[in-house]
Amino acid sequence: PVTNLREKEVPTAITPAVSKVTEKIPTDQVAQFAPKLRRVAYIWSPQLIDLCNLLPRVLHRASRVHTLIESYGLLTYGPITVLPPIEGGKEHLLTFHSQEYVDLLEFLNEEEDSEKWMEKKEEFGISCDCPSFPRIFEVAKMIVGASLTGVQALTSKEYQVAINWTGGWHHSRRDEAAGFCYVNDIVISLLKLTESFKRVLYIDLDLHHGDAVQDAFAHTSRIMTVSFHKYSPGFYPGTGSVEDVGYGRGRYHCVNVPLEDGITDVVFYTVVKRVMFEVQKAYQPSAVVIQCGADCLVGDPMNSFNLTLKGIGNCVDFILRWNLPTLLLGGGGYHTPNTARCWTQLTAVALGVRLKSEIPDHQFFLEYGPDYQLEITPSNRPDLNTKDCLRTTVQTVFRRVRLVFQVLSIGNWMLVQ
Ligand SMILES: O=C(/C=C/c1ccccc1NC(=O)c1ccccc1Oc1ccccc1)NO
Ligand SMILES: [Zn+2]
Repeated sequence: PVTNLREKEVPTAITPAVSKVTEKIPTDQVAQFAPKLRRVAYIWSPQLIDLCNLLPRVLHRASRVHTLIESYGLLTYGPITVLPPIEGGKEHLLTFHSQEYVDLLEFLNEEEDSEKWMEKKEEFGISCDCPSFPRIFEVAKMIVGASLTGVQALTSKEYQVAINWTGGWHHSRRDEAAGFCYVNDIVISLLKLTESFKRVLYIDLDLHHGDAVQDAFAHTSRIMTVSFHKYSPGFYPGTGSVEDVGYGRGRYHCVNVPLEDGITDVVFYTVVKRVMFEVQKAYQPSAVVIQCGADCLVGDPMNSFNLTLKGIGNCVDFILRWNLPTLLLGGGGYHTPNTARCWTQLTAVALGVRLKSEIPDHQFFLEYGPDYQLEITPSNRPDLNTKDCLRTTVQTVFRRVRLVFQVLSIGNWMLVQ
């Protein structure tokens, strides 16, 4: 039994009300009442956690995230299945990354020095932002293997949601590490998904623009990328203006929603819901990938957005209610306890259950002080997003997204002719 649910809040997916209803009406009608029970695949193994704990910019974050999720009893709750990651190999990395870059990561794994590779490191982005570290290549393969295991879970049709909180590295380029991202598990997963799904939608909720994922698919309409992020002079990576719409066949299949500091749960959710409603109507995706970077939360050292678990949770819940095969990935998140809180909450959202506020006792309990609560409180910093600015941005996005619908319908029309 899930030990840490609020007593009265039985999981919404199987509330007693539904069981009462089924007693009274003939079985063939029950389907319309029973809310869709979502089967969720949670990708995990001890090795995955041990390796991802080594990532220099998020040291030991992987174990905090997993242990908190486990402490709430979510991994023994009905419709979730824990799947160990397949062994990622060079061939998986090479579906996106260059041979030379992959060879460099393999060389760096053993941390031997050699003149040849030393000056190349800089050229491939292995520098202060993305320092080299022991077992870097094993970590890269494992992260990609985990995200691909999530993809496999969805294409098997046995699961509606797949979760890999060690993935979501959206800045990594074909032949360059960037913004703490060493391999782009997202691009590799999206490529795999397009083998089974006609139109795949990528949504990036991280504080930073999902630049490398957008650029990888800027020329195709097979994948539509939508990114909500802070966009202001000098803020990394500096791309993602609303004018950034993609090229050629991919034109209008890149959507960027630039935002300012201080955005709150209600404003963020309103913008995401309205934009994603239009995108879903126009593009009609058959599968979705969501990067859930937690550096958009209040309390993150980035100190930019003013979001709590409620804001990002409502956004993910809105998209999951489309009942499309959906892959949830991690990403940024430099306040480790808050990142663990966030992805625990999102795991519960995927399962349709509510969690009690008290952090359960567990190995890292003391790191959740001084309140030891699941929820985080917003700050009273000003929201620099003015109503006019947001309205203009959203209207501009609407106009472009509706063009996607026209492209799609012309495409269908030509198919019919
Ligand atoms: O989160 C990201 C990228 C972050 C980033 C990219 C390029 C340069 C700096 C970046 N991050 C930071 O400055 C940053 C800001 C707040 C807290 C930790 C941050 O990183 C770290 C993390 C650990 C150690 C040093 C720096 N993308 O989603
Ligand atoms: Zn980020």
